[in-house]
Amino acid sequence: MLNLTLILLAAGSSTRFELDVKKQWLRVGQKPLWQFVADKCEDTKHFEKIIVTSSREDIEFMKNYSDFTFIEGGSTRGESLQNSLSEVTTEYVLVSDIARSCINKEFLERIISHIGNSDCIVPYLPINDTIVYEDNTIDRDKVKIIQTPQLSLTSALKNALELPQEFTDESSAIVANGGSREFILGELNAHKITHLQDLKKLTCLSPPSDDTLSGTGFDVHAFDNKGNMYLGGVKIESDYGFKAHSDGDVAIHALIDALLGAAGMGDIGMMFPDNDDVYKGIDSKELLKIVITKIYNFGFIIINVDLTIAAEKPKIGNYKLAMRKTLSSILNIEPSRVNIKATTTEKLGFIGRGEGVGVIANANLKYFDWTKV
Ligand SMILES: Nc1ccn([C@@H]2O[C@H](COP(=O)(O)OP(=O)(O)OP(=O)(O)O)[C@@H](O)[C@H]2O)c(=O)n1
Ligand SMILES: C[C@](O)(CO)[C@H](O)COP(=O)(O)O
Repeated sequence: MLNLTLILLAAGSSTRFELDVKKQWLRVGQKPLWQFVADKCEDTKHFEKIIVTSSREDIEFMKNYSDFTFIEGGSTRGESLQNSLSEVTTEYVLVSDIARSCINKEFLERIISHIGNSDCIVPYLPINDTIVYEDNTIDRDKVKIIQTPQLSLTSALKNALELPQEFTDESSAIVANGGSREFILGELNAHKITHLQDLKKLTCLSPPSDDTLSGTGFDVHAFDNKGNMYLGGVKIESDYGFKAHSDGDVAIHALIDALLGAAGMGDIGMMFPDNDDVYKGIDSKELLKIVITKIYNFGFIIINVDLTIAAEKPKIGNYKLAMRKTLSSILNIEPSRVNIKATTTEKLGFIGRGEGVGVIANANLKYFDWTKV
């Protein structure tokens, strides 16, 4: 093992990718893209430590997948790098964009073989097309396309990042700070996924697994003798509501747990703690919207959901269609894929005594199939 740390930058927001899914969460087989890259790098056994830089929204979910060191990124690539560098104690550091997803062992080893030659080892591709800069054709032999991974002397990179400017790669910062850089030939494999079409240029990525992921959710709320009643996102005609920290929409709460269960994302209490004042009296549809954004961002699609509302009262029949429509528009699926069932408990138990309502929900998800876009 070398005196070397790997930083994989994965805290970006994928704005230019223009899909609901963030590119780092596309699945390669079962694995999210970021884990696919990190595992490949770990297999080389060259790194004392592997740091994955992730955004505040993603970091807890990433920790469910593996025990790499996860560091919260910042609002720019440079800030994300700086946050991670503070955890680096090795003499050298290799930094790569997670979006350069097809880097392989041979490429890493070729870069590493130059260790110590310069403050920064930088892969590049030459340009084979005519280059025009503001109406002037310029000498393309003087232009380079810069790639990652870049191998830096840690102290040189840390010092360079103290400069007040923002740099788009490590080598530019080091050179601006008076350091040295060695260019080595890059690889087409190291092409960066920026736009959707970039996926077509990469041949190392196998399609996502076709598995269906299923989750269940269960919730109960007791009646309150005051307040409004909401169920399945719909206001129910009633002169009482539910006891709850939020608006008490027990059907949405069960649905959220089913969705989080299918996605492997924990449960509603972890995401929206019931001692947090932010969620006091909140419309549960707003909580569902937050969950749905995460579900799509993290690379899932929703196949269908099915809810069973166990209630002696109120009677649900007249509200089923409105619930289907309301929930399907938040879930962004067809109303036919949102099923609402109601049952009594034959006067048995707390539901039968009319003390409250219980809901069981089921949700089925699949991975977003990026090969079909
Ligand atoms: N605040 C940021 C911004 C970017 N990156 C990472 O830097 C790499 C290069 O960035 P880019 O390809 O631009 O990714 P995004 O920032 O996600 O894309 P976009 O600019 O389209 O939003 C990516 O691996 C990205 O995850 C990061 O760690 N922290
Ligand atoms: C670091 C980099 O990949 C080198 O080409 C590039 O500068 C990243 O730019 P982005 O705009 O953050 O994708």
